[in-house]
Amino acid sequence: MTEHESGEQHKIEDVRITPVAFHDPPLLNTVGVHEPFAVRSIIEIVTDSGISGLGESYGDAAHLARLRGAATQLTGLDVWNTNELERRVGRSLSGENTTGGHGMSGMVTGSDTRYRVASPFEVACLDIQGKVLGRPVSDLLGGAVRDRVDYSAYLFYKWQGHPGAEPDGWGPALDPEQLVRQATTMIGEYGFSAIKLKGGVFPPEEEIDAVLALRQAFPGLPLRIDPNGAWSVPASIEVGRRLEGVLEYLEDPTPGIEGMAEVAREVPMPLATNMCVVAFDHLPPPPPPPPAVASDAVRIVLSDHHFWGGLGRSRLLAGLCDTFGLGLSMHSNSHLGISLAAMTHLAAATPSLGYACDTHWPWKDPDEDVIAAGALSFSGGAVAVPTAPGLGVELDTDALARLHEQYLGCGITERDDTAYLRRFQPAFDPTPPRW
Ligand SMILES: O=C([O-])C(=O)C[C@H](O)[C@@H](O)C(=O)[O-]
Ligand SMILES: [Mg+2]
Repeated sequence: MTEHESGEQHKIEDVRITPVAFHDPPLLNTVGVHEPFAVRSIIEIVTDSGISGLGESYGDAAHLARLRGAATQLTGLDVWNTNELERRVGRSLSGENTTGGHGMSGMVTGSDTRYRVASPFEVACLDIQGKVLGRPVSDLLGGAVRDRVDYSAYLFYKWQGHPGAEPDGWGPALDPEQLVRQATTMIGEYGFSAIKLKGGVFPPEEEIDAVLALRQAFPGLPLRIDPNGAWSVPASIEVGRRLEGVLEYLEDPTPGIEGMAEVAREVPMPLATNMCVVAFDHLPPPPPPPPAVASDAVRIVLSDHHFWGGLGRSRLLAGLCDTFGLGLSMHSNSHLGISLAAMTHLAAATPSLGYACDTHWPWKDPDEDVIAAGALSFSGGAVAVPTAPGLGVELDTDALARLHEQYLGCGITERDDTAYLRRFQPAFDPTPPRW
């Protein structure tokens, strides 16, 4: 029993959007290096019945402006009406420039702006629905089919610290030996049982050596490498052949569905993507655009509720992938605890999820978050699915205020890994394919 009457509406009375910044190590990728702070937005929806729900999204200025514009349209909306939510968000965007602001520093193109903007509001509405019913969000998504969600050890090449600052606790990772050390530390602490290496940083030959070193150090753990489209088709084919029997999947070796399809025909392992299939119209067979399914370009889609339109639409994606025989994994960016809770509920309630999910969680300072400590923790590389009503996490308003102050002071309003790297390597050119 809940204290709420059945049939009662819960209308949105207030929407608060707070940009926050948290420390991020100098993680290298093919477009540059992470800046000293990652920016996110924290969304709180409060209903006329006094219930609040949480969402988390990108913190880039263009996205923040769209979130704020959409928020003005949501007053009075019943939190159960997420179809109307999407419609109002779409209306708030009409005629607007919709490029940029997706928090991926130039790495994802073509995701649907409306769904990216609607996503954190939908998550907050689901959080409220769960609180009203006294049920966890995973129940609203059809029920948890697992009580723990596996995440992968997400390894990055990295500098020992940000230039001019003290080395961070992780140390440098610029060669296979140092990467194995990073993996040992991360797996020792979190217990992960799958490994992903962010590649596209050094020539493929060196990254193959790193993957082989990881295979030797962790013989039983599934491995992946993701150069974010940094390799040409021939370079991708060469890597795929060299890593036969070593990778569980090869993620975005080369840009575009057509290039991926060419690679897929020549390499033994399945290809996965969070770059060339990032919107619903990238899935179906009829052209245009180039058909992901018909061309067999990818066999695994990394879903991400932040850009696929929330938890409901991510479940729709899971159903479509199942229908088309595509595997399903999960993508992440630098994120805080609200996102981890939403990812965990979604993963728990997605029967066809076949892989350990990505998470940037270990790279975050454990003392920096906007949720009250203790709701989420890793053991054996997995997060137990919260069973409290809603997302199962509470906002720590002092922590929110601290991270907001940090946002105001840090000077970063757009993620720009390329500009940051160019401060130290002025000739750096991320244009793909780099190899
Ligand atoms: O799988 C991916 O493509 C990512 O995780 C994208 C991220 O932006 C990652 O490259 C990063 O954080 O540098
Ligand atoms: Mg990826």
